[in-house]
Amino acid sequence: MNEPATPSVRLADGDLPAESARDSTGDRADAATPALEITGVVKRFGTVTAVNGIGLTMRRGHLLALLGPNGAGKTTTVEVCEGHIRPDTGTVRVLGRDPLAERAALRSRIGAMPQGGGAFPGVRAEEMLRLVASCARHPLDVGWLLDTLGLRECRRTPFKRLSGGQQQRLSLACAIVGRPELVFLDEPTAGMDPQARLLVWDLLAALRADGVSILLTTHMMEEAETLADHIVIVDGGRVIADGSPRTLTASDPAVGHIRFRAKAGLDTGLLAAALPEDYLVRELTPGTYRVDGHVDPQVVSTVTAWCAQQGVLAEHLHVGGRDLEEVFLELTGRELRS
Ligand SMILES: Nc1ncnc2c1ncn2[C@@H]1O[C@H](COP(=O)(O)OP(=O)(O)OP(=O)(O)O)[C@@H](O)[C@H]1O
Repeated sequence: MNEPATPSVRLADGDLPAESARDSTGDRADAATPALEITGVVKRFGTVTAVNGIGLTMRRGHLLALLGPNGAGKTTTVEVCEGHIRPDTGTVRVLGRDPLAERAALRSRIGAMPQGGGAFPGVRAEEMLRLVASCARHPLDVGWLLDTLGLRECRRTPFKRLSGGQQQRLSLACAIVGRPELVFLDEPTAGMDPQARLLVWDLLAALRADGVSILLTTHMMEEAETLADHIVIVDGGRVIADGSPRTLTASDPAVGHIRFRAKAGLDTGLLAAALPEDYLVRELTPGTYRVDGHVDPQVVSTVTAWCAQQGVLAEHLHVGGRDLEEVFLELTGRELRS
């Protein structure tokens, strides 16, 4: 189903979250306390070890993207942080507090958007958002949120009749309406069309700019690369990489690449022969070519000159190092996970 056209996001003055840096006692939150600190967390379900010693620290005001293949333990980790699941071992501190023992103190300070959303099927969109807003001391303006997330036209629609993307946006609205300091978003843009996804990206960037800490899980590498200050990749319940997008994708020049478009079916063997040894030339999809190896001006010139000899123009030529998707596949392998 097509998503409705959505307005661009701008946090109006005073809409967000001068209150967000206050804890439930009215004190200013200690900015030096990490938003999230977990150490050695293990969680088993029967014979399945979903989380196997995960540790990570998330700074205040950062957006941390938790990545990993299906079944890697992301949702379990998020649910442990939200205080929904008691870990078998390990410590968890959310805004400096224990999410299980101090759940009440944290309730007004965190927001959560569970995977796949969730609501009473018959509740109308606006009704649900107003209900959640009524639990907050200083909620955001509900009308503003409905407009910002493109939900005004469907505000009277029962939850079960909303499209998947509308349900996701409503869940996001519910997660942030209470002006939380820290938000957990489990695959917030899964199933959204490109317009809705961009709108949510804008909103997340605006929240982050306002100092809200955000932990999101995603399978979209572009989403993580675009939004995150900090990326943690997990697999088999363990952290296998941790760093900024820049450090994770940093590579030495020997593993650079050139990508370009030209007519389909060029003889990649001939291009490889025109280059020094150790260059890999592939046609990734018809008309999209990639040369892997050390990239310098001479190699770029050889590639474009070779294309010219074939009577074709190398279009959309891109020179780069590894992107996050390549790093992810290198670390987690290419086999399908169950
Ligand atoms: N309540 C549960 N009972 C039994 N096994 C569970 C339970 N919750 C999670 N698991 C198992 O724990 C493992 C990790 O699941 P989890 O949902 O945390 O992974 P994920 O990284 O979020 O996966 P996806 O990307 O597919 O959402 C999986 O093998 C899953 O089947």
